[in-house]
Amino acid sequence: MMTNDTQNPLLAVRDLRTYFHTFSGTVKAVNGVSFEIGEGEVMGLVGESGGGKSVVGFSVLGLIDEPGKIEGGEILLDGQDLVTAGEDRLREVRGREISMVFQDPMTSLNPLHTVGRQMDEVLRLHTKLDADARHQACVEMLESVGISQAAERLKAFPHQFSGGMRQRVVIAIALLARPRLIIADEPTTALDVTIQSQILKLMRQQIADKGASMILITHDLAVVSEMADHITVLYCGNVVERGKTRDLIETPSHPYTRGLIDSIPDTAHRHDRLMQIPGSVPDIRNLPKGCNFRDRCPRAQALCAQQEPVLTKQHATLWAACHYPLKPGETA
Ligand SMILES: Nc1ncnc2c1ncn2[C@@H]1O[C@H](COP(=O)(O)OP(=O)(O)OP(=O)(O)O)[C@@H](O)[C@H]1O
Repeated sequence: MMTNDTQNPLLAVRDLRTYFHTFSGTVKAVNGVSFEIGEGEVMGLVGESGGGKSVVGFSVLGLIDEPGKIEGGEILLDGQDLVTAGEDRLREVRGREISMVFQDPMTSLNPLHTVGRQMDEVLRLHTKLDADARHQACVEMLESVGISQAAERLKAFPHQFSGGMRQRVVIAIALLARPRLIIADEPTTALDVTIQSQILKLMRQQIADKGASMILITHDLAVVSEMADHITVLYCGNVVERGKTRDLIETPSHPYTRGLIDSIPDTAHRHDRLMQIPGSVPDIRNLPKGCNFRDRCPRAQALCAQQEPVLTKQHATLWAACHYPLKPGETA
């Protein structure tokens, strides 16, 4: 189902289903997820732990391993399906067209090699630049992510950088091959608050400068509300709401989105209460019939236990899967 306004999106994910076949049952981690991202857009993928955010990211990167499998759907990059692409094509896509930034910078960095060597490697693989030009490009990239004395720092090993500086290095590496899409999975969660906002600003600015798009995966709605053009909210492997950031934050239509917003400290202050969504995420191996959120939902009625809601157009740019969505002005 096409539910965004984007014409010729850079990435279109359609009805993606990624399951893990475990001894204790099939985990339908992603179960019919669709979204689109246009050139230069930032899309926030949010929701509580276990919603399927990371599995969406890994699916797009072609990095789902046993016992996981993409069971259905399409991941179209410029119209070309990555689900059916071979490993060679996927390897080419990773690094050149899509790069990734993870929560722990050491996941992406090799502790045994200097930062310069790791940056040079990317350019050797993906460009035809000679050694001098590659060195120059590495210095410039490191400077552009706010690391001074870049030529010197290229000779240092990852452990010689602080956590925040290491994440800057990872961002520099992610940008080097001039990817069209960056998938950032909780990129600042491990960093302290001041550094978090510096890194987020840096990512936003770098993405704008280089004309790249980004999927920003986070449980933190406050972070995406500052960074993203669009937001997609996942719950139990399904999209429960999506739309433009401003519409979704100011007048959400799904009670789950409302709950997430009320859990942001600042917003809660405005509402004069700090609400946590009651209850916990159900076991996705054993989901109840009907709406997955109904046991935690203040608006649930009999229908919610009988029939699964489907994504439907709501007010403004919002689409939500809810039988009793909030209208603008309603707060609970
Ligand atoms: N290798 C695996 N084997 C079995 N189940 C898995 C595997 N990887 C992920 N899952 C399951 O898939 C579901 C979605 O996980 P995912 O990590 O995508 O959630 P998330 O929204 O990113 O949460 P978090 O913020 O905790 O990372 C979870 O129930 C998780 O247990």
